[in-house]
Amino acid sequence: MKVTKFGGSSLANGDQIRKVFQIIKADPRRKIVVVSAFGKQYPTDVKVTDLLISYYLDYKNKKNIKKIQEKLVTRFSCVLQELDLKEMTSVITDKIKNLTELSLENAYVYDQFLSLGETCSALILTAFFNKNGLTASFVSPKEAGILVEGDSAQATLLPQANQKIRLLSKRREILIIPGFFGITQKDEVCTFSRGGSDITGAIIAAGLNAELYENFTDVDGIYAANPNQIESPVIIEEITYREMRELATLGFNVIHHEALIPVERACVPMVLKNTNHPELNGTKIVSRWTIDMPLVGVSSSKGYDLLKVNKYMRNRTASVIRSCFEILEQLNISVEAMTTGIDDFTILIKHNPLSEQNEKRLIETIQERLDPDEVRFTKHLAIISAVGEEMRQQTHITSRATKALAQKKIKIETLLQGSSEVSLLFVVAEHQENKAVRTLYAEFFD
Ligand SMILES: Nc1ncnc2c1ncn2[C@@H]1O[C@H](COP(=O)(O)OP(=O)(O)O)[C@@H](O)[C@H]1O
Ligand SMILES: N[C@@H](CC(=O)OP(=O)(O)O)C(=O)O
Repeated sequence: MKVTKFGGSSLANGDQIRKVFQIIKADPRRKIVVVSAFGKQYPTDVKVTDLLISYYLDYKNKKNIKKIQEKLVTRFSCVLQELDLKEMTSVITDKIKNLTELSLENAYVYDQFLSLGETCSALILTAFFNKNGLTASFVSPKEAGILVEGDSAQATLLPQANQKIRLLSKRREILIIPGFFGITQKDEVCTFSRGGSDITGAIIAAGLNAELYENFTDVDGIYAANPNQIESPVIIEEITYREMRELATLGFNVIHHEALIPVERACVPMVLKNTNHPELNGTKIVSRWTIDMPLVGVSSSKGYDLLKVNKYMRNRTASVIRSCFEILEQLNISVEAMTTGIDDFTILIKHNPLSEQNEKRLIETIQERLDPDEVRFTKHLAIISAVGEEMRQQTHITSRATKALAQKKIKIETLLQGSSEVSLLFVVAEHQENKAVRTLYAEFFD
């Protein structure tokens, strides 16, 4: 049995939903369908999830909600008309309007607003399938057993969820499940982080030990670089879960990085395919690949700061690094990566625009408690990540990459190797991010 997830781009309008129907109809092993909220129909369009966020904010701030309600109702009515399902308009309209009956005191009210996008997609798809001859049932995340914990919009799966998820295999008809959220033990709707329908698909595929987790989107596969940075990059035929996790964490937002963990643990192979060209192979995500390539992809992410602390004979004073971590913890700053030298250490931090105040306190406290020779804080940095399992064997990759960057006059602030040994991270100035990606792509793929 296959678990098949469709992203918002595959559900943006009636035509796209018809393609989804054909894809499911074409393969009887596609028994479980996980859906996102309707996505963008054209680049300047607004995703349903983003409309729901605006709706929540207007409701919370006691603004006039009529306009945003109208936008949402129109968005759904148009699709329902295209699909010849006008009889569902009142059901969906009521669901949209009833959101304003929720108490703002509830810690998960934001999640209730957001989750409606996925719930409506699944209800509409179920009605469309049944009307067109494919027997399907709507299965809510509660009924499916997606039991989660966590604060609002930060759901994580509880291990006991798998017992109930497994029972879904007994059902004979096609099951259509809204992605992006689960249910807490206190029966509250709690969403995953943005893009989290990928996580739902992975959880269900792993829980059912599916033969394949298919993730349908709007590109022919995973490219070796973000297509928004490189024009027509090559498509990766096969990639390991570990490589994909490294790339997804830093810039390849085509798959949510948290979606890779459940399928990797359960050894469920995954494939990313295009809803608009389902006949193409797409990209397979597997435990081991068979194709020899020095690198599989180059990704990047901006918005990092680097803290450099220099203290003579640091390596003889065990407490220096510990004290620095304590200060970071007190200021609620989490560490992305670090390097150490005899007299110094460097810590990479995700920049938080809301805590500029913390930066000042961080430097002052380090000066007070660590008595360093020098403390430097460099802002506006980007991480460029070059990823490939072959990196473990091929030492020349580092020298090729640094040489290529130097030739283009790109200054490497710091160079880190992920402890997974499948990634090399180059920290560069933010304004050199795209140039650095283009340079490494040209070196290894052109
Ligand atoms: N390396 C990559 N390969 C393919 N697509 C990528 C990559 N990096 C970023 N993307 C972007 O991811 C998009 C698909 O993800 P997303 O918009 O979340 O789709 P969906 O709505 O189907 O979930 C692509 O249209 C592309 O712009
Ligand atoms: N609709 C949610 C969840 C999701 O996964 O969407 P998509 O599959 O379109 O990235 C979001 O926009 O975050």
